[in-house]
Amino acid sequence: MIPAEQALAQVFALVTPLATEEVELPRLAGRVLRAPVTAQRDQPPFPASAMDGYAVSTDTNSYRVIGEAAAGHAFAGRLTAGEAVRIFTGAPVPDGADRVIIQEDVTRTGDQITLTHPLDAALHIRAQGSDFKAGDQISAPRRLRPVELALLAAMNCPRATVSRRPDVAIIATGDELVMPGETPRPDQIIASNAFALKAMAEAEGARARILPIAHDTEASLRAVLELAADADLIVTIGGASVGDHDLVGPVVDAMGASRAFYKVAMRPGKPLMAGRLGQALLLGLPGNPVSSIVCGHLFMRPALRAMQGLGAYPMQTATAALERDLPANGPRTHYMRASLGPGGTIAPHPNQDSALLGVLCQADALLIHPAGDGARKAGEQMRYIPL
Ligand SMILES: Nc1nc2c(c(=O)[nH]1)N[C@H]1C(S)=C(S)[C@@H](COP(=O)(O)OP(=O)(O)OC[C@H]3O[C@@H](n4cnc5c(N)ncnc54)[C@H](O)[C@@H]3O)O[C@H]1N2
Ligand code: MOO
Repeated sequence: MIPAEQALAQVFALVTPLATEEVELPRLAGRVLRAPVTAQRDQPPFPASAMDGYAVSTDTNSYRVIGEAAAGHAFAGRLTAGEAVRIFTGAPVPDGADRVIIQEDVTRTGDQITLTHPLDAALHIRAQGSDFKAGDQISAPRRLRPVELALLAAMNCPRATVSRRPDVAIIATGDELVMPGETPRPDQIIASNAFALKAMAEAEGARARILPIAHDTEASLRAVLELAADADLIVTIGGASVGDHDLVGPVVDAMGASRAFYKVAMRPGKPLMAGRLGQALLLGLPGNPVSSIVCGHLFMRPALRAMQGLGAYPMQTATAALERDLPANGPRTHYMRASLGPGGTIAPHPNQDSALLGVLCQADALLIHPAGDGARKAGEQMRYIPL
């Protein structure tokens, strides 16, 4: 058994960032930017009015209105003292104007306006380039959130260089499994883990497919693994332990896999294995539902991020105060299904059986109890991974 941190470092060592591609703006959501993007213009490209009102040149009490400036329709002339231009939010502030008076602060009669309130401290003018200037950059790498798409658009950048999306092939193994909607025999269960892992991979920006369930024969497993030959990441589920029907290790070995490790000092997830199979990274996850999903969080998600060029980082942790005492831990780091409470507390669920999807469903955190750590008292700060 190797420590979980070492296992993750070995997974990262197996990852090479994927190639990049140019993608059009409407399809960039969630993609990982790999090359900086440079603004093509200032924003705003001119001093812009922040309010509806009147642009004026000097501070006096009344002005003559000589024209109008609306968004998309600049006023062509220049203001002199005692003149005002009717202006609307987003319009270019005319030359010669140095403030905008909001319309609520004046009365208008014909082409005359008169101040009815003291002038605001604010000038209500957005300086040219106050959001960004031509040449400013969006740095890479970074995940493109909705707001970055708006920024790219505002910078007049209609496409960007992003990582290719990782192709993930997910293989459930075991004669006991049937797909949801099928009719199981009394000694069978429904394959569930692959659906969580597919959703997790997709949330990390991957394209994921669930392959046919591999039966507990070497031939069946090999045939399904061959269907995954073009994937960037192959995730197998189950068949990882030491039982007579746990075939993943022997079959991938026979197919020429280079296995980096097998067995990690973590709970759940001890029988995790990782290596390379052909061009793909291979993650062999344990079959217990909670074990496979926890391994998905701890290993698959960081590996997918690293593949997309985001660097080699474990999942982020936070700290919270234990709600009740925790007994000493054994030799494996325990990732405990836990619930966060109001006021920054955390409570591990009383039943940590790695078969219980229902418990994981109730949890919003994995409380990390390090390998060999002693008993902890209520109130002590512990690290956790938010789910
Ligand atoms: N003698 C030992 N037995 C076991 C050990 C050990 O060290 N010595 N380790 C245990 C641990 S820890 C785990 S975790 C499990 C993992 O074993 P496998 O990866 O071989 O998983 P399976 O035996 O195939 O399945 C375990 C469990 O999960 C169910 N399963 C499998 N795949 C799915 C799926 N896609 N969807 C839903 N449920 C699934 C399967 O039916 C079993 O109930 O081994 C322990 N044993
Ligand atoms: O370590 Mo296994 O993954 O608990 O059930």
